[in-house]
Amino acid sequence: ETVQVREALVQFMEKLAPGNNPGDENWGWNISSDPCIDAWKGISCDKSMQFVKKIVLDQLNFTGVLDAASVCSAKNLAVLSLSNNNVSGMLTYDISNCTRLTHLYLHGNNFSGNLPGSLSRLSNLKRLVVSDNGFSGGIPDISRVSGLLTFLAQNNQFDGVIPKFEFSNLEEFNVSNNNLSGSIPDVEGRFNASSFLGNPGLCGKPLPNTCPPPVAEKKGSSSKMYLIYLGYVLIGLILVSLIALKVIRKNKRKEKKEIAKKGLQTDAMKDKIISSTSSESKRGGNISEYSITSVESGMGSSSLVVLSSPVVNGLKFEDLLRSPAELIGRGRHGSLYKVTLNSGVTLAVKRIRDWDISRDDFKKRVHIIDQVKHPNVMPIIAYYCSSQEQLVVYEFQQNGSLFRLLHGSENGHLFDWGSRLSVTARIAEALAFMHEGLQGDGIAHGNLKSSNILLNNGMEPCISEYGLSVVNNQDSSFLAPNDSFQENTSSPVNNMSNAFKADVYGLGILLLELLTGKLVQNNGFDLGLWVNSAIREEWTVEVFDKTLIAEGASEERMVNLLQIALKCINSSPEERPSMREVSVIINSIKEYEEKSLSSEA
Ligand SMILES: Nc1ncnc2c1ncn2[C@@H]1O[C@H](COP(=O)(O)OP(=O)(O)OP(=O)(O)O)[C@@H](O)[C@H]1O
Repeated sequence: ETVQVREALVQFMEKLAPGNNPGDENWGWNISSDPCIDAWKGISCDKSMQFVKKIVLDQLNFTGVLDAASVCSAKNLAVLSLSNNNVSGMLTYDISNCTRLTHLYLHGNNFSGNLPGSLSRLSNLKRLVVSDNGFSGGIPDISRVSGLLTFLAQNNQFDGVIPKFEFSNLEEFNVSNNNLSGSIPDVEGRFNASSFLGNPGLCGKPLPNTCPPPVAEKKGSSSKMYLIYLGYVLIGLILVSLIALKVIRKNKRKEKKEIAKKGLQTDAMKDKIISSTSSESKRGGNISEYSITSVESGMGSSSLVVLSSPVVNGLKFEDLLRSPAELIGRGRHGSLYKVTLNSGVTLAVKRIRDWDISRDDFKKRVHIIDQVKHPNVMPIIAYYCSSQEQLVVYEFQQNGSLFRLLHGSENGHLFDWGSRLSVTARIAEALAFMHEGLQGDGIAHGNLKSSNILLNNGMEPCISEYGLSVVNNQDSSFLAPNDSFQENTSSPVNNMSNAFKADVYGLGILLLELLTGKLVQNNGFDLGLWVNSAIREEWTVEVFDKTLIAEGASEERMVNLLQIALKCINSSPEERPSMREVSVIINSIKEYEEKSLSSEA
């Protein structure tokens, strides 16, 4: 194996067995020897003794974490087995870099967090065993892995429904003793109850408890009964709406009085929600508005759905309303509030504006997005939706956004060329990953820009608000001046792929922003148009940010990045590269940069 692979494997071992000395004679894991020729413990190689094929380290009392990114540097790895140790932490998305993996055995450890959706990219996987751990969240949909023979996930804390599996191909399947719910899919007679027991919310064959009939079937059998019930429901709704309207008016009057008395002390968040509730009521009133109102009057509500997040376990809508909230900004698609909970946890609550999406579609969309996780994409930790109001909750990121880093008081001075390049490489990779995972559902980011790229505690870029807006024809920020979106919207397929190509356009503009240090739009100035015209006039070097020139950034690499940016903002969406293509090119520019730095050194 190459030096890089040896180094990565040693790092993997150091993280797996902190405090041990894996380089000692018995183990042999050190970079001055070869894992195949010098037979590192637990490693088996191919016949030519060139590539690591198996790593089997069972029952060795390891107490560290699994560094998937490092171990997957061994590109030919087919078997990874760490069963019956004390390994903790998460199985990260990088596991999908082990593209040749056929067997992954992680049972009998202390793993926690979600199983990454990226497992669905391991197309060669045959046996996946994650039983007897502390995994939680939904089981990802890995039905794309058509050759899967074993899926054992018993004795964890998985919740949600059982996703699609190709049961006809599976030899072993067990999800017993979790918190799964809903009806069991058709297992085609291949598995018995023992594969599903110990999930109080599961029902249907092969378990003995049948599932309750769907709500629709419960309604009266005769159409007459149905009409009578409908009448009652309508009267009930009208009454509820009238009461809600009265309560809201009263509250508003009281509130106005208080504001007049004390000045504007109420926090922005409550203010917003109260006013939205009353404006919604004016538009017609419905049950969910009533649920907001009932929160206001302290009756409680369960409308906030918390997805997987240890930070805000059990968070309620009331908690959000009661906590101090600060309006951070008002964008085109809504407002953002910083909410500080009693526990000290700070959240970013996005209140989406004017999105014509039904409740069911919104919920479905959020849950689909939640299935595809990437460390550089901010996970939605909770959401709330009524028919006209959508709130989405993220962790608040204290380090601000890429926009602030570039255009804030330091004016990009703290953001050197190397960091800009690696940030773009990460963003492009993350977007390519999301596009691949969500292609089938047609969910692109929809609003890619530097204020939606936040910096986490480790100053890693995190893409926020993925999938929270749908590109429309009027959305000029995503369309080049002569863009052909308008013509293409007649075809839904085109529309979908255009949404992904609109993200590519957004990334192109982001690259230009990083290269030039200029604002995208400013008093009639348009960055894309300006760069294009500067290049036509052959002023290429003049477009680059002066701070990059001053630090001596490689002109060649800046031009390479500029070229890919221009491809991304091609006025015709079909001519733009795919996000994966962009990611590959940026990565190669980055590698080139790193090589040239090390050779200079
Ligand atoms: N999770 C977060 N943590 C910290 N700051 C955030 C977070 N999410 C967004 N912000 C910042 O809050 C501000 C307002 O965000 P918001 O999303 O409302 O506006 P926007 O991105 O400018 O517009 P748009 O509505 O088009 O997305 C921006 O400066 C953004 O960088």
